[in-house]
Amino acid sequence: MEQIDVHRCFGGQQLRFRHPSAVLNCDMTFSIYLPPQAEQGVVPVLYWLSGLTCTDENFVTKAGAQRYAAEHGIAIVAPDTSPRGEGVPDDPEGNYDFGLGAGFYVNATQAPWSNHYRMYDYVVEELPALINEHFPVDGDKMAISGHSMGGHGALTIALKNPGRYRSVSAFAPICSPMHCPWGEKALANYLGSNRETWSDYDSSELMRSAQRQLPMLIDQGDADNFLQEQLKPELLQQAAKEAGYPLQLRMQPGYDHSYFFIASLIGDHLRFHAQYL
Ligand SMILES: N[C@@H](CCC(=O)N[C@@H](CSC=O)C(=O)NCC(=O)O)C(=O)O
Repeated sequence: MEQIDVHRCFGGQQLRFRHPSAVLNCDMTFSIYLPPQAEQGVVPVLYWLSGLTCTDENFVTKAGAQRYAAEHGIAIVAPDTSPRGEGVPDDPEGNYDFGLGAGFYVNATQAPWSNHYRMYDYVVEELPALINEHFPVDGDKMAISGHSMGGHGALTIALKNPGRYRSVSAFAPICSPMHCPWGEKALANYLGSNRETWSDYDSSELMRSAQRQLPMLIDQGDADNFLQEQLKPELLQQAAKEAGYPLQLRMQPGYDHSYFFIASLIGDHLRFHAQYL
């Protein structure tokens, strides 16, 4: 593992690393914020999953989360959003909603994607093992959050691994990828045309069969251009109602899909997770 960047930030450190990933079959970068408390001992850790077109750096440079992470003594790990590098296939037409920057946090089963696109295993297994080995974090105190495609990733990963995370939150998540154009394109390519296999990565479907419940907070702007066609929080809300799942979904007036929205409310999300970590 190679350190490629470091900055002092709110008394802690904002760091960036490159490492070989056996799961993704390529080199990957990730960012980690260590709060000042990490100099005295281990701290809890929040995993942040970003959306379409992002690398690990969008959240680090735009969300302003470090101030709150330092306040609550929480480390934040931000992975990239897809495998990268020569030999990693991309959308044949170069569209932003599939391929590079659009791994959708699934394990692809279809050629040519399955050689590299295994972001689910990377985020759930390989990256936490690396983080727990090399940084002063408590691997038993983990939470997960994300935005848009990353919100979908955070919700599905938490719902599939409820014992692993103490809490989950999301900003403007894709709530049912089986029922929106971004998700249908990604799942059909990564998983194949059998829609039954897609439900394993659909938070609205997973919620209906959840055996354990986690604290879950979602913020959604009502001026978000993607709200009706791609995000569909009403589908998750309906599933939560049917399953009796304690979902806290807040519609935020006037907010769009951007990192200005995330920066405005990230303090609330860090405070939410700190209660359970
Ligand atoms: N470029 C696209 C829109 C892409 C976009 O909005 N990406 C979002 C995530 S969308 C869902 O996963 C994002 O986080 N962008 C990075 C940023 O720094 O804002 C278009 O033209 O519509």
